[in-house]
Amino acid sequence: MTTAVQVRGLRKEYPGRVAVAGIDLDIEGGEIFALLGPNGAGKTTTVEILEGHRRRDAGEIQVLGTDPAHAGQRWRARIGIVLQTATDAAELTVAESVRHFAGYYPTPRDPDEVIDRVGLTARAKARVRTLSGGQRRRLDVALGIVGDPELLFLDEPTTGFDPEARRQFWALIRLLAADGTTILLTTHYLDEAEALADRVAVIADGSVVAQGTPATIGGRDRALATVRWREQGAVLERRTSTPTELIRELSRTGGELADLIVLRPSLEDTYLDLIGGRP
Ligand SMILES: Nc1ncnc2c1ncn2[C@@H]1O[C@H](COP(=O)(O)OP(=O)(O)OP(=O)(O)O)[C@@H](O)[C@H]1O
Repeated sequence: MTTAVQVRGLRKEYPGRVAVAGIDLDIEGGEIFALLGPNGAGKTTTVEILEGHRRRDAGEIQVLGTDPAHAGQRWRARIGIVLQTATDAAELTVAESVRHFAGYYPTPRDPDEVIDRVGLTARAKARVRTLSGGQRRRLDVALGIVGDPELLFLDEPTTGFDPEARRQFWALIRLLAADGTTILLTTHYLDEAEALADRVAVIADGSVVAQGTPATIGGRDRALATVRWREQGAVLERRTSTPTELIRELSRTGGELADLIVLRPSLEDTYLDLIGGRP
């Protein structure tokens, strides 16, 4: 497998503020990688540097084998960017916008197929200004993928989506990844990171505080489980590393345990622990 993104010792300072304080990252080709972290952690700065839109102060970076600070048009055509800001060609129709963007790339995808993939076929002839917020985000995604990018940057892609649209969007991202597109996702939705990402990195105060799969990051897989049940009207709970053993023990003494559940820390619990105490 090839490395799509390699970052070593990345630093970026704004006047009076270190935004990125020495970050290392490796993103493999075909992987969905999520960058998590609180507001102001340095995610956008990092991503903008990787996109070639911002200068760094120090560090080594390779994105698709090229340093973004010295990359040209040909490299740019190999990446796709879906920004937080909505598209602003409000008087064009959806189909016109996507076709127009396709014209910027040497080997674009078929615009109609892209519109279909993002679920906008029924609105293809609608003017952009008449789209709902969620539909506009889908158009943003269409514009990000019409160039058939090898690497796609997605910044908060599902903000404003209804639950059904989110699920459809996740299915689209999985399809893109299955086609071999590498995806760098920035999100504040931990369930989204859990549903989509092969690996996640948590950034706080400009540094990576943990990196791993959603299931194992921060020792999540080794964390104690909570066994909770009801006895004579009272809710009882115990934290244990061996929940099966505990349940076996409990069930020996009587019949069915009422309202029995085994809880493990969610990705959100682990994330909050990892960034705990930070602003
Ligand atoms: N152009 C800029 N000039 C000065 N300071 C900046 C600039 N851009 C960002 N910062 C500061 O750098 C820090 C990191 O910001 P950044 O936007 O990278 O964080 P983020 O993790 O993307 O946050 P969010 O989740 O809110 O988007 C913040 O303290 C921010 O105020």
